Amino acid sequence: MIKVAIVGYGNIGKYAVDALRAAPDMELAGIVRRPGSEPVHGIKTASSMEDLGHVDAALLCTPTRSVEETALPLLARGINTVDSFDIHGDIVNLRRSLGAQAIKHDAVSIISAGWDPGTDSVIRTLMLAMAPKGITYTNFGPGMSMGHSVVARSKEGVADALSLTIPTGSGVHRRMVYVVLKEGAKFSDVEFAIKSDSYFSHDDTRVQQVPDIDALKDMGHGVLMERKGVSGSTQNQMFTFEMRINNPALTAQVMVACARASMKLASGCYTLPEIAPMDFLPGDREELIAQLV
Ligand SMILES: NC(=O)C1=CN([C@@H]2O[C@H](COP(=O)(O)OP(=O)(O)OC[C@H]3O[C@@H](n4cnc5c(N)ncnc54)[C@H](OP(=O)(O)O)[C@@H]3O)[C@@H](O)[C@H]2O)C=CC1
Ligand SMILES: N[C@@H](CCCC(=O)C(=O)O)C(=O)O
Repeated sequence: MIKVAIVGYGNIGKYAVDALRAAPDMELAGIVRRPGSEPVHGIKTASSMEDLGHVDAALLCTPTRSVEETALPLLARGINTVDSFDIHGDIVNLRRSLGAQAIKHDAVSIISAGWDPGTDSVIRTLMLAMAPKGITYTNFGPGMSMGHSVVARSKEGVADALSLTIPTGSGVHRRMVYVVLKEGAKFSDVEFAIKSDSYFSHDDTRVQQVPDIDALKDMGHGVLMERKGVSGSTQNQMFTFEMRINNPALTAQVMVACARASMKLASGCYTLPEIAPMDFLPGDREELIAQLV
């Protein structure tokens, strides 16, 4: 059994417990939470990984902006890490940093392991191989972006926040951000802080003050990916991939599959399109080939 720890018990962390319990080849070693957090009922909870005993792999279910600082010390202890880092423009730098650390300590790091980046990245890669010339559009939503909601919640004066992604066509999105303010906070300051953050500054972002987030919250999301391109010299090849999903449940499931893959890879840091898809699955390789190929 692969011993897996969860770091961070937020939305993704909670669904990771469920996905790990359903995995036939994995055991939940425990949960690492920030000091002062409540223990999770029925699960070993610690404020440091050292207190969980032997751990093969850790799922970093923490905010994207804390992934690097969380992963580096774990890799230094030879623990494989899996994260769902979603700042697309910074993935190459993160891969370099965690890759060097992983190789130094004979460990494996799988980064950006969610659905986007993550499984969508694999589909974009395949679509490109199938039609090397052309354009792929990735249209998200409508749905709740966990990454954007985390960033909105991190702003001073915000008690709670929800960021919805609204597709407006051809891979362009509007961000509808609903915020509950802390007492004394000024809406215009919060609005400015959100709109000027790099998660939001490139999109049409509208911030709205509301009394309660729970009344609006639906963690459903989805994607429609379309490519129209050229195979060889043949035009008009059209591919579509669509899914409607529960965002944290899918993200956690992909991270669990990556923890499994991490046990089969040579030391280093990988993004999803660099990994053979069968490494994500439990079971005998030849049986999988007979069933799936
Ligand atoms: N690639 C992809 O497809 C996807 C990626 N994501 C990424 O997953 C990340 C986590 O999302 P989600 O689970 O909704 O986030 P949450 O805020 O619900 O959970 C994050 C948890 O991390 C811990 N934590 C550690 N440091 C901090 C900190 N400075 N501030 C707040 N929490 C902290 C907390 O757990 P505790 O209290 O136990 O310490 C917290 O509950 C997002 O930042 C997003 O970028 C999400 C969906 C899809
Ligand atoms: N990284 C996203 C998942 C992909 C959808 C997305 O990027 C968005 O809604 O902006 C998230 O954090 O929920």
